[in-house]
Amino acid sequence: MPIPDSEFILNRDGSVYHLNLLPDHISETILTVGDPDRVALVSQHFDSIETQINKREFVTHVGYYKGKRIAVVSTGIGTDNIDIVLNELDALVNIDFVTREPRPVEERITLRIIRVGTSGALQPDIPLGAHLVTEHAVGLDALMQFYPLVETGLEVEVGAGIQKALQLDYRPYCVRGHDLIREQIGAGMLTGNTLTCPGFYGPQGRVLRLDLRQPDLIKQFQNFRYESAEGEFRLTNFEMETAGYYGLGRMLGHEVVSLNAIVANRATGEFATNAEQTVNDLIAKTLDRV
Ligand SMILES: O=P(O)(O)O[C@H]1O[C@H](CO)[C@@H](O)[C@H]1O
Ligand SMILES: O=c1cc[nH]c(=O)[nH]1
Repeated sequence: MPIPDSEFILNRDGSVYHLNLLPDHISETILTVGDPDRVALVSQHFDSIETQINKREFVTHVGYYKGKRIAVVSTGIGTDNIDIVLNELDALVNIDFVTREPRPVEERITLRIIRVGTSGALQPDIPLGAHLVTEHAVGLDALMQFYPLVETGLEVEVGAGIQKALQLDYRPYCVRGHDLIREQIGAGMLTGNTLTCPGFYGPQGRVLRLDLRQPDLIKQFQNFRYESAEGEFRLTNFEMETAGYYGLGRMLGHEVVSLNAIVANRATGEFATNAEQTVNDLIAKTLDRV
């Protein structure tokens, strides 16, 4: 059955609704960045750029790096945007744009999606300037309330533990990322567990003019521990997208990894003076590993 026009939405030129891309535009290896201006910081390393397309906050450059075809796409901020980007990237390879039907299982393509983003550290031993690869992501956002994500026993228990510690009305979701791509792209980086927050200020414990409902929120994040057969689980850093990536990546069957340039440390109260350098170094390191 074709997917109705109101659900799989194509623009007049046949491109997918928000990303504005046609299936030929995309490659199987995709770097994603939050900031639209960061796309050019990635594609400046390419030997050649074949496509540049943008709509809203979604900027895409596709080109060749050392002979390999790579796309870089900006997502904007938040897991609501990750819902758009991952569903549309998947549609570009796994839905037939003519028949509007999902491709049969044996024809499905697995994308390699690598987030290159900034992040704040929660623990004092994660220094500014570090590159951290996410093993587990914990989502404080509501995206997975709407999908049948299957979590392992450990993931459910971590989420329940965080719910109790933070006295939340709901259980956060927890998703371990894809081990192979994490080990390959993240080799030599710090490995951590990333908390994905539905906001930059209150949900990350920042106080400007508004007080927090829980004044000790940051302490609760920092002190959370879960003991399992695999060892001690702690939250190392936070940002605003990774749990959405890992949840959707697992359900859609793509290899997804989140790389974090640590630009703030909430235990020491510091913000990096050379955040751009940390991000640029992470971009260069990532391109050499794809
Ligand atoms: O640097 P990016 O990739 O945007 O990632 C982080 O920075 C933004 C907040 O400043 C959020 O998107 C957060 O996840
Ligand atoms: O503290 C930080 C830094 C970058 N991005 C975030 O979401 N939080």
